[in-house]
Amino acid sequence: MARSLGTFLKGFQKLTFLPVVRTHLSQTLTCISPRSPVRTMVALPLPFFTKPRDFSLPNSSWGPEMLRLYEHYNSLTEVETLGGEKQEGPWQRLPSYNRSLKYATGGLYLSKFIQSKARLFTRNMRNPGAAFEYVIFFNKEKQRCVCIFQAGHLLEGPPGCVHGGAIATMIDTVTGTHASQLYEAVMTANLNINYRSPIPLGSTVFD
Ligand SMILES: CCCCCCCCCC(=O)SCCNC(=O)CCNC(=O)[C@H](O)C(C)(C)COP(=O)(O)OP(=O)(O)OC[C@H]1O[C@@H](n2cnc3c(N)ncnc32)[C@H](O)[C@@H]1OP(=O)(O)O
Repeated sequence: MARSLGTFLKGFQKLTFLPVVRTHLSQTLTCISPRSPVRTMVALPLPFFTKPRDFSLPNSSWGPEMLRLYEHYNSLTEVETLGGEKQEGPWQRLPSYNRSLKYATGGLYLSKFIQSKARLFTRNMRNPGAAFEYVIFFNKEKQRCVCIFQAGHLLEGPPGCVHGGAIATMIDTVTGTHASQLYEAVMTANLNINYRSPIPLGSTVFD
Protein backbone atom coordinates (compact mmCIF):
# COMPACT_ATOMS: atom_id res chain seq x y z
CA MET A 1 0.00 0.00 0.00
CA ALA A 2 2.82 2.39 0.93
CA ARG A 3 4.45 1.67 -2.41
CA SER A 4 1.23 2.30 -4.30
CA LEU A 5 0.73 5.57 -2.47
CA GLY A 6 4.31 6.56 -3.30
CA THR A 7 3.62 5.87 -6.96
CA PHE A 8 0.46 7.92 -6.68
CA LEU A 9 2.25 10.90 -5.14
CA LYS A 10 5.10 10.60 -7.62
CA GLY A 11 2.44 10.83 -10.33
CA PHE A 12 1.24 14.09 -8.85
CA GLN A 13 4.76 15.47 -8.50
CA LYS A 14 5.00 15.23 -12.27
CA LEU A 15 2.03 17.50 -12.77
CA THR A 16 3.17 20.79 -14.26
CA PHE A 17 0.66 23.25 -12.84
CA LEU A 18 -0.42 22.97 -9.21
CA PRO A 19 -1.55 26.31 -7.74
CA VAL A 20 -2.62 26.12 -4.10
CA VAL A 21 -5.82 27.69 -2.79
CA ARG A 22 -6.23 28.65 0.88
CA THR A 23 -9.77 28.85 2.25
CA HIS A 24 -11.00 30.54 5.42
CA LEU A 25 -11.19 27.11 7.08
CA SER A 26 -7.40 26.84 6.94
CA GLN A 27 -7.77 24.14 4.36
CA THR A 28 -5.20 24.08 1.61
CA LEU A 29 -6.26 22.61 -1.66
CA THR A 30 -4.14 21.90 -4.67
CA CYS A 31 -5.77 22.30 -8.06
CA ILE A 32 -5.05 19.62 -10.59
CA SER A 33 -5.43 21.00 -14.07
CA PRO A 34 -7.09 18.66 -16.59
CA ARG A 35 -4.46 19.92 -19.03
CA SER A 36 -1.79 18.36 -16.81
CA PRO A 37 -0.35 15.02 -17.85
CA VAL A 38 -2.34 12.70 -15.56
CA ARG A 39 -1.13 9.36 -16.82
CA THR A 40 -3.99 6.91 -16.38
CA MET A 41 -7.55 7.72 -17.36
CA VAL A 42 -9.98 4.82 -17.50
CA ALA A 43 -13.57 5.30 -18.55
CA LEU A 44 -15.51 2.50 -16.89
CA PRO A 45 -18.60 1.23 -18.68
CA LEU A 46 -21.53 1.20 -16.28
CA PRO A 47 -22.78 -2.32 -15.54
CA PHE A 48 -26.31 -1.26 -16.41
CA PHE A 49 -27.80 1.70 -18.18
CA THR A 50 -30.25 3.02 -15.60
CA LYS A 51 -29.96 6.63 -14.51
CA PRO A 52 -27.69 6.84 -11.45
CA ARG A 53 -29.38 7.93 -8.22
CA ASP A 54 -28.91 11.57 -7.35
CA PHE A 55 -28.32 11.59 -3.58
CA SER A 56 -28.81 15.34 -3.29
CA LEU A 57 -32.58 14.99 -3.73
CA PRO A 58 -34.95 14.69 -0.75
CA ASN A 59 -35.81 11.23 0.61
CA SER A 60 -38.16 9.94 3.30
CA SER A 61 -35.51 10.30 6.04
CA TRP A 62 -35.23 14.07 5.68
CA GLY A 63 -36.65 15.90 8.68
CA PRO A 64 -38.68 19.14 8.57
CA GLU A 65 -35.64 21.40 9.07
CA MET A 66 -33.66 19.68 6.31
CA LEU A 67 -36.66 19.92 3.97
CA ARG A 68 -37.36 23.55 4.83
CA LEU A 69 -33.79 24.63 4.08
CA TYR A 70 -33.74 22.51 0.94
CA GLU A 71 -36.97 24.08 -0.33
CA HIS A 72 -35.62 27.56 0.40
CA TYR A 73 -32.44 27.14 -1.67
CA ASN A 74 -34.11 25.01 -4.31
CA SER A 75 -36.62 27.81 -4.91
CA LEU A 76 -33.64 30.05 -5.72
CA THR A 77 -32.41 27.74 -8.48
CA GLU A 78 -35.13 29.06 -10.77
CA VAL A 79 -36.59 32.54 -11.24
CA GLU A 80 -39.59 33.72 -13.19
CA THR A 81 -39.10 36.58 -15.65
CA LEU A 82 -41.67 39.38 -16.06
CA GLY A 83 -43.00 37.48 -19.08
CA GLY A 84 -43.63 34.46 -16.87
CA GLU A 85 -40.78 32.41 -18.28
CA LYS A 86 -38.62 30.23 -16.05
CA GLN A 87 -34.92 31.02 -15.96
CA GLU A 88 -31.93 29.71 -14.08
CA GLY A 89 -31.68 31.37 -10.68
CA PRO A 90 -28.56 32.46 -8.82
CA TRP A 91 -28.20 29.17 -6.96
CA GLN A 92 -27.54 25.76 -8.42
CA ARG A 93 -28.18 22.43 -6.69
CA LEU A 94 -25.14 20.22 -7.16
CA PRO A 95 -26.15 16.66 -8.00
CA SER A 96 -24.33 13.96 -6.04
CA TYR A 97 -23.69 10.35 -7.01
CA ASN A 98 -22.19 7.50 -5.04
CA ARG A 99 -19.62 6.60 -7.67
CA SER A 100 -17.50 8.32 -10.25
CA LEU A 101 -19.27 8.01 -13.54
CA LYS A 102 -15.98 8.35 -15.37
CA TYR A 103 -13.22 6.87 -13.31
CA ALA A 104 -9.82 8.62 -13.31
CA THR A 105 -7.13 6.78 -11.34
CA GLY A 106 -4.71 9.72 -11.25
CA GLY A 107 -1.81 7.49 -12.26
CA LEU A 108 -2.53 4.86 -9.61
CA TYR A 109 -3.04 1.21 -10.62
CA LEU A 110 -6.43 -0.05 -9.41
CA SER A 111 -7.80 -3.48 -10.21
CA LYS A 112 -10.99 -3.73 -12.22
CA PHE A 113 -12.63 -5.18 -9.08
CA ILE A 114 -11.80 -2.13 -6.98
CA GLN A 115 -12.78 0.23 -9.78
CA SER A 116 -16.19 -1.40 -10.06
CA LYS A 117 -16.75 -1.53 -6.27
CA ALA A 118 -15.42 1.93 -5.37
CA ARG A 119 -18.05 4.19 -3.80
CA LEU A 120 -17.95 7.73 -2.49
CA PHE A 121 -17.36 7.55 1.28
CA THR A 122 -20.21 9.95 2.15
CA ARG A 123 -22.75 8.20 -0.09
CA ASN A 124 -22.13 4.51 0.58
CA MET A 125 -24.91 3.71 3.08
CA ARG A 126 -27.92 1.89 1.68
CA ASN A 127 -30.25 2.91 4.49
CA PRO A 128 -31.49 6.50 3.86
CA GLY A 129 -30.87 8.78 6.83
CA ALA A 130 -28.42 6.42 8.57
CA ALA A 131 -25.30 8.47 7.97
CA PHE A 132 -24.55 11.50 5.77
CA GLU A 133 -27.63 13.18 4.33
CA TYR A 134 -26.63 16.40 2.64
CA VAL A 135 -27.17 18.67 -0.29
CA ILE A 136 -24.86 21.39 -1.55
CA PHE A 137 -26.02 24.51 -3.38
CA PHE A 138 -23.59 26.72 -5.28
CA ASN A 139 -23.88 30.39 -6.20
CA LYS A 140 -21.45 31.12 -9.02
CA GLU A 141 -21.77 34.89 -8.95
CA LYS A 142 -21.22 35.17 -5.21
CA GLN A 143 -18.71 32.28 -5.27
CA ARG A 144 -20.53 30.74 -2.30
CA CYS A 145 -21.51 27.22 -1.36
CA VAL A 146 -24.04 26.24 1.26
CA CYS A 147 -24.41 22.74 2.61
CA ILE A 148 -27.45 21.43 4.47
CA PHE A 149 -26.43 18.34 6.47
CA GLN A 150 -28.57 15.97 8.51
CA ALA A 151 -26.42 13.73 10.71
CA GLY A 152 -27.60 10.11 10.89
CA HIS A 153 -27.44 7.72 13.87
CA LEU A 154 -24.45 5.78 12.47
CA LEU A 155 -22.20 8.83 12.83
CA GLU A 156 -22.01 8.68 16.61
CA GLY A 157 -18.82 9.77 18.36
CA PRO A 158 -19.37 11.10 21.90
CA PRO A 159 -22.67 9.65 23.22
CA GLY A 160 -25.55 11.17 21.27
CA CYS A 161 -23.27 13.43 19.25
CA VAL A 162 -21.64 13.34 15.85
CA HIS A 163 -18.10 11.95 15.56
CA GLY A 164 -15.44 14.61 14.89
CA GLY A 165 -14.16 12.62 11.93
CA ALA A 166 -17.63 12.71 10.38
CA ILE A 167 -17.74 16.47 10.85
CA ALA A 168 -14.29 16.79 9.29
CA THR A 169 -15.49 14.64 6.41
CA MET A 170 -18.36 16.99 5.72
CA ILE A 171 -16.15 20.08 5.93
CA ASP A 172 -13.64 18.46 3.59
CA THR A 173 -16.42 17.46 1.19
CA VAL A 174 -17.95 20.92 1.08
CA THR A 175 -14.69 22.87 0.79
CA GLY A 176 -13.39 20.36 -1.78
CA THR A 177 -16.60 20.59 -3.80
CA HIS A 178 -16.56 24.37 -3.58
CA ALA A 179 -12.95 24.59 -4.75
CA SER A 180 -13.73 22.15 -7.58
CA GLN A 181 -16.57 24.41 -8.72
CA LEU A 182 -14.38 27.51 -8.62
CA TYR A 183 -11.26 25.97 -10.10
CA GLU A 184 -10.69 22.40 -11.16
CA ALA A 185 -10.32 18.99 -9.51
CA VAL A 186 -8.57 19.39 -6.15
CA MET A 187 -6.86 17.37 -3.41
CA THR A 188 -6.95 18.56 0.19
CA ALA A 189 -3.43 19.27 1.43
CA ASN A 190 -4.29 20.51 4.90
CA LEU A 191 -7.39 20.64 7.12
CA ASN A 192 -7.48 22.31 10.55
CA ILE A 193 -10.71 22.41 12.55
CA ASN A 194 -11.72 23.98 15.86
CA TYR A 195 -14.77 22.12 17.20
CA ARG A 196 -16.74 24.75 19.07
CA SER A 197 -19.94 22.90 20.00
CA PRO A 198 -21.18 19.33 19.61
CA ILE A 199 -23.72 18.37 16.95
CA PRO A 200 -26.55 16.17 18.31
CA LEU A 201 -27.25 13.05 16.26
CA GLY A 202 -30.27 13.48 13.99
CA SER A 203 -29.97 17.26 13.87
CA THR A 204 -29.59 19.38 10.77
CA VAL A 205 -26.72 21.82 10.39
CA PHE A 206 -26.29 24.38 7.70
CA ASP A 207 -23.50 26.65 6.50
C1 LIG B 1 -17.42 14.10 -6.71
C2 LIG B 1 -17.41 14.30 -5.25
C3 LIG B 1 -16.46 15.36 -4.81
C4 LIG B 1 -16.34 15.36 -3.33
C5 LIG B 1 -15.22 16.25 -2.92
C6 LIG B 1 -14.37 15.52 -2.00
C7 LIG B 1 -13.17 16.31 -1.64
C8 LIG B 1 -12.31 15.41 -0.82
C9 LIG B 1 -10.93 15.91 -0.83
C10 LIG B 1 -10.06 14.89 -0.22
O1 LIG B 1 -10.36 14.27 0.74
S1 LIG B 1 -8.57 14.65 -1.00
C11 LIG B 1 -7.87 13.29 -0.08
C12 LIG B 1 -6.99 13.73 1.04
N1 LIG B 1 -5.85 14.44 0.51
C13 LIG B 1 -4.78 13.78 0.05
O2 LIG B 1 -4.72 12.60 0.02
C14 LIG B 1 -3.67 14.64 -0.44
C15 LIG B 1 -2.31 14.01 -0.17
N2 LIG B 1 -1.26 14.96 -0.48
C16 LIG B 1 -0.84 15.11 -1.75
O3 LIG B 1 -1.24 14.41 -2.67
C17 LIG B 1 0.17 16.16 -1.99
O4 LIG B 1 0.80 16.51 -0.80
C18 LIG B 1 -0.43 17.39 -2.64
C19 LIG B 1 -0.97 17.03 -4.04
C20 LIG B 1 -1.56 17.98 -1.82
C21 LIG B 1 0.64 18.46 -2.80
O5 LIG B 1 1.70 17.84 -3.46
P1 LIG B 1 2.65 18.71 -4.37
O6 LIG B 1 3.72 17.78 -4.88
O7 LIG B 1 1.86 19.50 -5.33
O8 LIG B 1 3.28 19.69 -3.32
P2 LIG B 1 4.46 20.63 -3.52
O9 LIG B 1 5.44 20.28 -2.47
O10 LIG B 1 4.93 20.68 -4.95
O11 LIG B 1 3.80 22.04 -3.15
C22 LIG B 1 3.03 22.80 -4.07
C23 LIG B 1 2.59 24.04 -3.32
O12 LIG B 1 1.63 23.66 -2.32
C24 LIG B 1 2.11 24.01 -1.02
N3 LIG B 1 1.73 22.94 -0.11
C25 LIG B 1 1.89 21.62 -0.31
N4 LIG B 1 1.40 20.92 0.74
C26 LIG B 1 0.94 21.83 1.61
C27 LIG B 1 0.32 21.75 2.88
N5 LIG B 1 0.07 20.58 3.45
N6 LIG B 1 -0.03 22.88 3.48
C28 LIG B 1 0.20 24.07 2.90
N7 LIG B 1 0.77 24.21 1.70
C29 LIG B 1 1.14 23.12 1.08
C30 LIG B 1 3.61 24.11 -1.18
O13 LIG B 1 4.18 24.94 -0.22
C31 LIG B 1 3.71 24.72 -2.57
O14 LIG B 1 3.39 26.09 -2.51
P3 LIG B 1 4.03 27.16 -3.49
O15 LIG B 1 3.50 26.81 -4.86
O16 LIG B 1 3.54 28.48 -2.98
O17 LIG B 1 5.50 26.95 -3.37
